[in-house]
Amino acid sequence: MENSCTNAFPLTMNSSQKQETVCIFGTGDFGRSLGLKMLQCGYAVVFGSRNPQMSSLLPSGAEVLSYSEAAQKSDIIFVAIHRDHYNFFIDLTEVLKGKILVDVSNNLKINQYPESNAEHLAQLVPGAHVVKAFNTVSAWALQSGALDASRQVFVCGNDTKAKHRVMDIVLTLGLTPLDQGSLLAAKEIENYPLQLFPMWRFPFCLSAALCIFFFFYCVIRDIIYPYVSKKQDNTFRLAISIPNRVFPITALVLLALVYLPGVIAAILQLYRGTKYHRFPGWLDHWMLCRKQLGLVALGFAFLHVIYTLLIPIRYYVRWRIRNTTATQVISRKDDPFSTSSAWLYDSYMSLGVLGFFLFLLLGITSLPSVSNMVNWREFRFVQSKLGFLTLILCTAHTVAYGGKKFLGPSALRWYLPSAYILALIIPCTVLVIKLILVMPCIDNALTRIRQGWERNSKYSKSLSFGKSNVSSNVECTWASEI
Ligand SMILES: NC(=O)C1=CN([C@@H]2O[C@H](COP(=O)(O)OP(=O)(O)OC[C@H]3O[C@@H](n4cnc5c(N)ncnc54)[C@H](OP(=O)(O)O)[C@@H]3O)[C@@H](O)[C@H]2O)C=CC1
Ligand SMILES: [Fe+3]
Repeated sequence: MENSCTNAFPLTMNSSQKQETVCIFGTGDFGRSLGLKMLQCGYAVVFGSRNPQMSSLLPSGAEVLSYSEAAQKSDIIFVAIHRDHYNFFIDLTEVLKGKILVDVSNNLKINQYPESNAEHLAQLVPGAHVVKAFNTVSAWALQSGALDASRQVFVCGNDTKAKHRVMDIVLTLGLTPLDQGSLLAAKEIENYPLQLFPMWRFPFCLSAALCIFFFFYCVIRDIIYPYVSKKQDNTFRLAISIPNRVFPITALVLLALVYLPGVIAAILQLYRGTKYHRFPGWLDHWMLCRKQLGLVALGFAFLHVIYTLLIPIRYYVRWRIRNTTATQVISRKDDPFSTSSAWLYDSYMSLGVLGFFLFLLLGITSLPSVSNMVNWREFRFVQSKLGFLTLILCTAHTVAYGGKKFLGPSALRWYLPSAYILALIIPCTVLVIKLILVMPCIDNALTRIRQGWERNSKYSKSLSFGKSNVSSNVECTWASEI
C-alpha cells in the first residue's frame, strides 16, 4: 500500500482491487476512532467484540462479530483493549496462530509492569507476531484529524514482515512510521506518552530556582534593607522593578548555561585527548536540554522587553521626573548634560536591542521547520557563532547598565553586591573560557580531537563502545538536534 489518506473521504477503490480487511478487537474509544480512519482510507473493517449485538456508535460500513469470528476474517488484528483484559487471548491462541497482533495499549504509570504490554501479549499468544504501534496517537486526534502533534507512529516488533505490514498501514493512514527495532523497544514506546515534558523539566526547574533565588536576593537588597536602614517603604517595587530585574538576570544566566556544557565538554575532550569517551550522565542530559534552556531564556528576555516598555508609564517614574523638574525649577539649578552618561545609556539600550534581536533569531532558527531549511554548516554558524555573539551583546548590555555604579562601595547593601554582579559571573566565565578555547593552538587540538584523533590510543581500545550519545555534537550550539 503506497497511497496515503490524509483527507476525510474514503479512497475510491478500483473495482478490480480487493479491499484489504483489517480486524479491530475492542469497540471502545480507540477502536472506534481507528476503525473510522481505516474505513476512510479504504480498508474493510471488522470489529471483534464481547457483545456484537450490543455494540453501538460504530462507524457505518464496519462489521461487528465475536472476537473469534472476527479474528478469522483478517490476518492483521489491532488490539484496542486495556492490558488488564488480555486474558481471553489464551482461548484464542489457535485462531490467532500466524496472525499479526498490533498492540496499541498504554499504561497509567511509567514501568507499571515488569514487562511491556506487547511482550505480555506475545507471551499469551506465542504463535502470533506481535507488533507495537499507534499507542502515541490519541483517539481524539485520529477522529478529528488533528494529527499535527502526533503524526509519528513508533513501531517495533520481532517479525520484520509483520512490522513492515503495519508500517504500510501507518503510511496509508497519512502518518509517519518510525521503526524502533525489536519488541524489546516496546517498554520505552509505552513509557513515551506517559512522560511529561522530559526535556523541559530541567530547564523549568533551573529557571524556577534562579527566579526564586534572585527574587529573594532583590527583596533583601531593595525592600528590606531600605526599610531597616531608612524606614523607607519600597514594597511597590515588588510589582515591576523586581520582576524586571529577575527576568533579565534569569534570561542571561540561562543563555550562558546553554553554552556552558559545550565549553565543559571541550575542556573534557582536551583533557582526555579523545572524543571516544563517555561524558558524565549529567553533562549528556544538560547538552540534550540546550534548546529548551535557550527557549526558556528567550521567554524571560521577552518578559524583560515588555516590562521595560512599561517603564515610562509607571506612576513612580512619572512622579520622579515631575518632582526632579519641579525641584530644579524651584532651586534654579539644572543638571549639566553629561556626554559620557548619554553614551553609556545609548550603548546600553543599543546592545540590549541587538542582543534581543539575535536572541530571537536563535529561537526562530531552532524551530524544526526553519532548521530543516538550512544545512548543518549554516545551522552551526547561527547557533554557535551568532549564539556567542548574542551572549556577548547581552552580557555587555548588563555591564553597560551597571556602568560605574556596580563597583562603588555604595553598591553594597549588607555586604551584598547588586544582583547584576552575580548575574554576570556565569556569562563572563563562559566567555573567558570560550576566548581561551578559540585561541589557534587550542582550537587546532580540539578540532583534531573532534575529527577522531586521539592523544592516547588506549582510550580507543578500552572505551570506544562507551561513546556518549552527544559526544559527536559538543559544538557550542543552542539547538542540539542529534
Ligand atoms: N483512548 C485513546 O486515546 C488511546 C487508547 N489507547 C489504548 O487503546 C486501548 C483501548 O483504549 P480505549 O478505547 O480508550 O478504551 P475503552 O475502555 O473505551 O475500550 C476498551 C474496549 O476493550 C474491550 N474489552 C475487552 N475485554 C474487556 C473487559 N473484560 N472489560 C472491559 N472492556 C473489555 C471493550 O470492547 P467490547 O465491549 O467491544 O468487547 C471496550 O470497549 C487501551 O489499551 C489504551 O491504552 C492508545 C492510545 C490512545
Ligand atoms: Fe535590559
